[in-house]
Formats: sequence, structure tokens, C-alpha cells
Amino acid sequence: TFDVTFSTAGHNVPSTLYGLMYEDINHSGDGGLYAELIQNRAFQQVTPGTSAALTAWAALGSAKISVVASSSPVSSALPNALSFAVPSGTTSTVGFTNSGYFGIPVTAGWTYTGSFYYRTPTPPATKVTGSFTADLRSTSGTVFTSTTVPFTTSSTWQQATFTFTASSTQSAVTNLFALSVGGSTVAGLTMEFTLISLFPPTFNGRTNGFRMDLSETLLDMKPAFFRFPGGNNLEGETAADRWAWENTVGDLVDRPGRVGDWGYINTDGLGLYEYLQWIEDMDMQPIMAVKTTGYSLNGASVASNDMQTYITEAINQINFVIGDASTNAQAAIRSSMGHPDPFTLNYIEIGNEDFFSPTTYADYRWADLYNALHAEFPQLHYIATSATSGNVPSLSPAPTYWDLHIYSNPNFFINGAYNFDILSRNGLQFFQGEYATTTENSGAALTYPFIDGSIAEAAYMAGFDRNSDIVFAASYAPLLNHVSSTQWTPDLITFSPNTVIRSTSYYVQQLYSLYKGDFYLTSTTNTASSPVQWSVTRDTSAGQYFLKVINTATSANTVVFTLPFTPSQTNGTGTILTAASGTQNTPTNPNAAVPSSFSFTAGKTITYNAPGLSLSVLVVTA
Ligand SMILES: O=S(=O)(O)O[C@H]1C[C@H](O)[C@@H](O)[C@@H]1CO
Repeated sequence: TFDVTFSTAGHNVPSTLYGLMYEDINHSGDGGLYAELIQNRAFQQVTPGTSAALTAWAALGSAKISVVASSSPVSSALPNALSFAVPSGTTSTVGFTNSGYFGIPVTAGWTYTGSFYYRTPTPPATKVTGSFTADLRSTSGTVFTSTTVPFTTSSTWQQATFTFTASSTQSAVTNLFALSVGGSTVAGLTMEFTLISLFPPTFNGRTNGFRMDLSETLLDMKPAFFRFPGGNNLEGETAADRWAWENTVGDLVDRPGRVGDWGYINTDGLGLYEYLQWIEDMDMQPIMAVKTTGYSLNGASVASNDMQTYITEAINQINFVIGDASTNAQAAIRSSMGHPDPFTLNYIEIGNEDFFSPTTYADYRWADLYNALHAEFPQLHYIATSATSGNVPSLSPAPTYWDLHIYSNPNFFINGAYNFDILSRNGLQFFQGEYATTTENSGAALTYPFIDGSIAEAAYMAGFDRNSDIVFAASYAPLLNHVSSTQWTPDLITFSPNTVIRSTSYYVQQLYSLYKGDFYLTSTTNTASSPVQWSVTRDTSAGQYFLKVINTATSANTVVFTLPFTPSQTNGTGTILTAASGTQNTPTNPNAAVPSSFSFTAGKTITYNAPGLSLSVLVVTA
């Protein structure tokens, strides 16, 4: 039995304590949060004439398709186009299909919004007018919804738009988007197409917006912040293909995309503006990284006297977010995209995991950027990157905020539950920007989080509550993975085109975030590696106390709380996440472990028998 007493002494819990770490990894962005359904929609960053250039595309009927460098590109950012050649004498239906990001969902009642650019490089003497049919169909050709889209042959690019509404829901996602036309109408013609786009309804109905079910899943965590755009995907394999904010804003036709750091092309259709608008819609605040500090994943660093380029770009990036649209050019772009007022911005992270190259980061990259940005935007907080908890490289100027990352096994998180208690209170504020149980204690890799690791994370997170006077933010990583294209496991949330699986670690993150409170009450201290950890926080305005109990042992343990007051209500309600050792939520068993509610008697003392491998939150009303 563990006897826990607590007083009304303690410290404030920062509102920023629990949030989300995001980067476009595992198709978290393109094919995930970004609602665009067409993969390889503008043939960005591909080599014309290769089969890879045609990823996700296939011909219908006797048409010949290939990716070409258009002789008259739709824009300098999008030089490539799909060439669609119809042999003379063709009479049967021709066209082309796209298989989406490993599938396309068909959902009854959804009105899909589509568009494409098209032209006829060498139009016939007598212009041809006709109609394309745009549809969603199964791979066997069953059409679920369709509409016609008139066209006229012209050598100049036209943009066609259309909508259609699905009348059925298909459980299968192996569906195709198709554009087709009667062969006789276009026999002998060669046409070009690009930026072929199809959106479902989006979160908050935003144009060029976010996938609804994934947004709702994240909203259910009430996350306080969103760290973006990376993570490694910020940095680029080389400086040339780093994430460059200016290439991710403005019209989609002006965004070149880039080769991301996780093995696939990023359209950058999900760009800085879309991230910020969604963050605002989700009641979060950004922790925004300024793109590389001149450090690339290949280990190269920009020379000290070449840093000005990055400094200027970082200043421009921040001005895009918070500048005055009437006086600043970057802020004027933001305004023209629909947000004249500045977005909320308090935190800037300078780089990501720069400890890989501590010399140039410590020698000049941190100082150059920090000094310039702090001078320009003194009201913002600047986060330095480091790797290890506690002992961080010494930097000058001395940072106030540090981003720590740790990936390990359950024992690390159980034994490390007091890692922050032992740190000196010297003004340093910690951001546990990335952490997760990534292997079993045996070292065996994890494809999905498992309850043993999730409850170990919960034990570690009691340390975040307890030390939230110096831990201002924490987020599990990575956040998302597409079940059909994953570079890193485990992840907090696994998704397919039409399903979302909440892992056991998702529920731990959710419970800590929902029951964060605003004040931590000092309670009986415990020791690291104890099988039981606890945390008591309070929602002061609601007069509610949240007694968290974490039991990392496989057998039950009893905790007896002695409260400094007598609760006004004796019927307490609690929420518990618990499961047998090894349990995982997976695509085939998505609800193997989900939180459930329970009742308990709330009095001056509360005896709680915590099941093995459990996180419980007992809510007591003062
Ligand atoms: O290979 S790692 O450096 O461990 O990659 C990790 C750390 C990096 O910030 C993030 O992008 C990635 C997965 O979350």
C-alpha cells in the first residue's frame, strides 16, 4: 500500500504542458492530415519519362499517358504535366485514373471538390469541345459518383472545377478517381493535365484544408500546442532541399514541393498558412521551427559567414506569421491568403536535434539566429535543441528553453520518472519535445504502442506534472502513420484512408491533457523505479481535483490518499486505461484497450486499488 497525502501547496501548471509534435513522416501530412486525395497531383519533383513519375496514375482504355516537361508549363513551380495521347481512330472510352494515397474513401453524403489544369499543346484547326467525366469508381469499374466537365481544346492552360456527391459508403478504399472521355471525341489529340486535385469535406470547411476524422481525433486530446514542421523533415538531406516556408505559401500552382526527409515527395500543399489556420481552428498554439539553422542531415553545416541567408529567411517566416500586413511584405502575403491579423505565436524552435552537429550549432548557428531573432522579435521565446535530458550542450547566449528528445524502452521511463526532480531550478525551462517507448525491454521493436510501454510513459509523465515548474511542454513522437506507408514505428495514431486507430499511448496522452488542471499539489514524494507513481492537480475554477495513479506493475497496487479537505460529493467518478501485458490497439483490433469510467467513494481518505498496468484518474469535487 502507498500512503499519499497532499496539501494545498504546489505550483501552477503551464497551459502549454501537453501538446502535439508533428512532421510529415509516415505520410502524416500528404496522405494524412492534408485532405488532398490525389497522390502525385502535379508531378512535382519527378523525372519526366520515368515510371516513378507516374506514381498513382494509370491509363484508361487505349490512351497513352506519360509525364513530360511541358513545353509551356502552367507555372515555373510546376514544370511537369501528364501527357494524354489518344491514338487516331479511337472510339472506345479513354482517360486516366489515380489510386490516391493508398486508397480513396467513398463516404455517403460527402460532396467532393475537384479541379484540374488542362491544355492541348497543338490544338486541332477546328477546336474540339466535349465533356470529360470525372468519377469515383472501384478498381473493377463500379462508379460510385460522377459528373461531367466540359472542355475546349486550346493551347493555353485552363482550370476546370467540379463537384460530385457520394450516395453510398464503401468499406473498401481501393477506389480510383477517374477522368474519362469518349474516344471518338479526342481521337488523335494529345492533351496535358496538371494539378489534378480532389478534396473531401474538410475540418471547419477550410479550402485546401485538413482531414476531418484525424483533426477530430487530435481535438479530442485538447492539445495546447503543435510543434511543426519538424523534426528531421525540417532539415533536408542537403541545405538546398530544406523546408523553405516561402515555397509553401501562395497559390498551389506556385508551390514546387520538395523531396521530404522520409523518402517521399512533399507537395507543400499543406503549407505555412494552412498549418497556422488549422492550429488556430484547433485552439492550439504553434511551436514553430525556423527552417534549418543551416544544418543538413548529411551533416553539412553552412559556413558562419553564409548564415545571413537563413537569418533573413527566418525573420521573413516569423513576419509572415505575426508581421503587420500594412507595412511588411511577408505579412501582406498572409493577409492576401485570408488572415489579415497576425496569428498567435509565442514559441520559436531554432533547428532540430542540432546536437548531431554540436560544434557549428554551439559555435555560431544558435547565436547567429538567436541574436538576430531576439533583436527583431524580443517578445518571442526561443527554444534551443538538444538531445539528452538535463545535461545539455552549453550555448551562448544561454537559452532559457530546451527541447529534449528520448526514445527508449519501458524500464527507462519507469526508472527515469524522477529525471526532472533532480534538476536544479536555475531558470531553465524544458520542452520534452519528443519521447516514446520504441522497444520492449528485450529490445524488440514495436509496430504499435503496447500497454506496458504506454503505462511506462504515464509514469514518466507524472514527472512532467510534478515538475511543471520547469517542464513547460511535452509531446509524444511521432504523432501519425499511414498504415500503408510508414517509415517509423510506433506512432501515436495509425490511420488508413477511412479509419483512425487510437493507440494505448494516445489514451495516455489524452488523459494527461484532459486532466492537466492548472495547479499541481505537492504530495508525498515517491522514488524512481517504484511500480506506482501518482500526481494530484486541480482545475481551480471548477473546484475539481485530479488524482492520477499509475501502476506499472502487472499486479494490482493499493494507494490510500489522505486529502487536505473533505470532498463535497462522496460519489467520485474516475477514468481508467488498463489491459493485459502486451495489449496493442491495431487495425485488426483497434479497441483492444480503451479508457472506461468507474465510480468510487470520495471522502477525506480514498483507498484506490489500481489494477496492474493501469493509468487511473480519480476526479474529486472539493
Ligand atoms: O532518427 S532520429 O533522429 O531519431 O529521428 C527522430 C528524431 C527527429 O527529430 C524526428 O524527426 C525523428 C522521429 O521522431
